Amino acid sequence: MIEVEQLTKRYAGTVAVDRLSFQVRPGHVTGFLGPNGSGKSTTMRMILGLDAPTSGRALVNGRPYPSLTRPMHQVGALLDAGAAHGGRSALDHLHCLARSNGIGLARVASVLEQVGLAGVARRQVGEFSLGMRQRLGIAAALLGDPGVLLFDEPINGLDPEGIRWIRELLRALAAQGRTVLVSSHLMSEMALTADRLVIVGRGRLIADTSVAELADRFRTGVLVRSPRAERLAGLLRAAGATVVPEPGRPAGGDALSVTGLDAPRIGELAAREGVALHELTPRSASLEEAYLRLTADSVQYRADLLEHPAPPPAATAAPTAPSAVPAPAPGRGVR
Ligand SMILES: Nc1ncnc2c1ncn2[C@@H]1O[C@H](COP(=O)(O)OP(=O)(O)OP(=O)(O)O)[C@@H](O)[C@H]1O
Repeated sequence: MIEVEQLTKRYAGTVAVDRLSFQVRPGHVTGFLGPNGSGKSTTMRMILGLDAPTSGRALVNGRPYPSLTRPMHQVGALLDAGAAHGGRSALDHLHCLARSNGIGLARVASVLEQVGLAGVARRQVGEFSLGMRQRLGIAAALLGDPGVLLFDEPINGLDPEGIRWIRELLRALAAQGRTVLVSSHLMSEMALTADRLVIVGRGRLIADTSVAELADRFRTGVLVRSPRAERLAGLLRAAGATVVPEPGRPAGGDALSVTGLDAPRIGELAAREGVALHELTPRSASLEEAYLRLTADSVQYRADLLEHPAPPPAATAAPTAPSAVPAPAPGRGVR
């Protein structure tokens, strides 16, 4: 488990991470999402004890990284695929890491096999493609068989086959009960890989949510088609719904866009009144669109999505957020 509590990192003139709090639990792939420069790498470096926080703390399995015993057995990380020495073979690189951490050399063969590099283990790392270096970095992270794993942008530079491989590996590691935190600036990738999301903007927490909850929050209504659309519209309005002709379809046609009632309730009302339905489709903004809206202005969209709201900002901080997420525009981004 990873616990980040009020974590803050200031550089001269920049607040890279700003009172960030979240937890990453075992058994899930947690996507760590945010635009470029939003503080993801800095947070990961602080979790791994590579940077000291200005204030707050980051704990791995209940302890700060520097006080972990046999840290490589507790947490593994891929931060920079270029970290391995180019003049060494993959085998030498991993042997070196294994020896200095009291790990048996049989484990090296096992992780090389696991990441698909067994056949090129004696080649110099300098000859490796970016994708092969990423795999080597992952092998190093797995070497101590740790329960907590951090990957910083692991799909960078990978071809589609490599991306699919990483996706499946991350899911398999989580299914084994490990804690997996993976950073990305691509929601499209995280939607396929992660089941939980921690979204940051300008160093601050914007959302700590599941993928399903995020999709739910950006639900934009229900498309209903009926040969008796006018009658149905009257029924739904009487029940409190807002009903407009489906944008892009002729007024007076069979398609309605309904907000304020969910699909089961619309179906029940129609059935009770004997109105036939030809279509009943709940719609949500795409996750990509939800993410872009959230990160477009992190302060504006902040409050309503927090499961664990941050304390009130200090007097010098940015203005407080409004309490509601604006309703997504109707008719946009059908999934
Ligand atoms: N050593 C440093 N000295 C000064 N500023 C830094 C340092 N490291 C990071 N920053 C700044 O802190 C902010 C957060 O950077 P960070 O690399 O953590 O973001 P990120 O979300 O990982 O971005 P990316 O997706 O581009 O990797 C940026 O404004 C960056 O310029």
